Amino acid sequence: ENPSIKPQPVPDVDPTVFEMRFLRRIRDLGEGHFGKVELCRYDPRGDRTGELVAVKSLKPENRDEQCNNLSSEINILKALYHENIVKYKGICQEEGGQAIKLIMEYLPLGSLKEYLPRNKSKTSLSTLLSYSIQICEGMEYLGSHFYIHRDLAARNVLVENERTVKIGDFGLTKSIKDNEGYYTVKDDNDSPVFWYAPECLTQCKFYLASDVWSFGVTMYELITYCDSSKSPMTLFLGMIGRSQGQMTIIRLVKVLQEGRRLPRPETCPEPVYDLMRRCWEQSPDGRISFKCLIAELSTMLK
Ligand SMILES: C=Cc1cc(F)c(CN2CC[C@](CC#N)(n3cc(C(N)=O)c(NC(=O)OC)n3)[C@H](F)C2)cc1O
Repeated sequence: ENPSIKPQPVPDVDPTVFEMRFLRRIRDLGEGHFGKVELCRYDPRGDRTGELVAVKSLKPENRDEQCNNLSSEINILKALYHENIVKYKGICQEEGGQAIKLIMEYLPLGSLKEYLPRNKSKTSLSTLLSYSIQICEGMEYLGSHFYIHRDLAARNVLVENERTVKIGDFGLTKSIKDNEGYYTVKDDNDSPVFWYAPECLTQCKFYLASDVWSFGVTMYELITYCDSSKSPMTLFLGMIGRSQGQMTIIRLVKVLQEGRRLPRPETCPEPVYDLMRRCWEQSPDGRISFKCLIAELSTMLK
């Protein structure tokens, strides 16, 4: 062939490395205790043809104490490949490697908390059961890699399209590979206590079965279309009285120990509520597994 046209070696650019100078912030998607998630456009050509991404970063004041947590979250998400888990896209090092950002795929329909109230009329019970199965599939995959999520709730489940949901945030996820099957909960500030199992509240121990409890509460949210007037927090505060601070946890532990649970939503069929109750057994050993939940929910869907 023509010797003058030599194939130029293409510099092998690592697609998981995002340059700060091309990352354009559009708006906030969410706020956490130690950081935020922003909608950004990665636009190297500078002509707004770049792709939209979701970017998690730490607040400057929390960087030192929290950077290990964000690095750990990055390493966990990077290694997860499942259709019901949000896709890792890469990282962005800012200010010469001092701070790091996690780049994920952007799902514009947002979380179930935003989506369900707005799409109640077109979301049937069987669709809700399908979402429940998908969350369990993602959670079973996570557990098979010895990770506990510790923050499973409707606000952390994203809608890809009206048929598909994904677990979207892993900010509290921890490995239980080395421990004896549980993680000792340390940071109890703004913990989602109304999604927490009794052992998390009383012994600060978080098991895989503790995620099953949180799934039950998440399923309760789904069946009520995330109606805030019936949210787990509203109903539990109704049970324990609007106490404050540490009294809240003590009173919550008491009503749970008495066997009280979130009530059956009126639109919820008995068999579905029975499944939720099996996620809320007092002892972690007594709870149903994600594997069994998938089987039982799939049977209901037929
Ligand atoms: C630093 C810690 C930290 C900071 C935070 F802001 C949050 C809370 N945040 C979690 C990510 C979030 C909900 C989920 N899942 N989300 C992701 C997407 C996406 N990938 O597209 C998206 N999309 C969307 O809203 O489209 C309209 N929302 C939403 F940002 C809340 C948790 C944290 O641990």
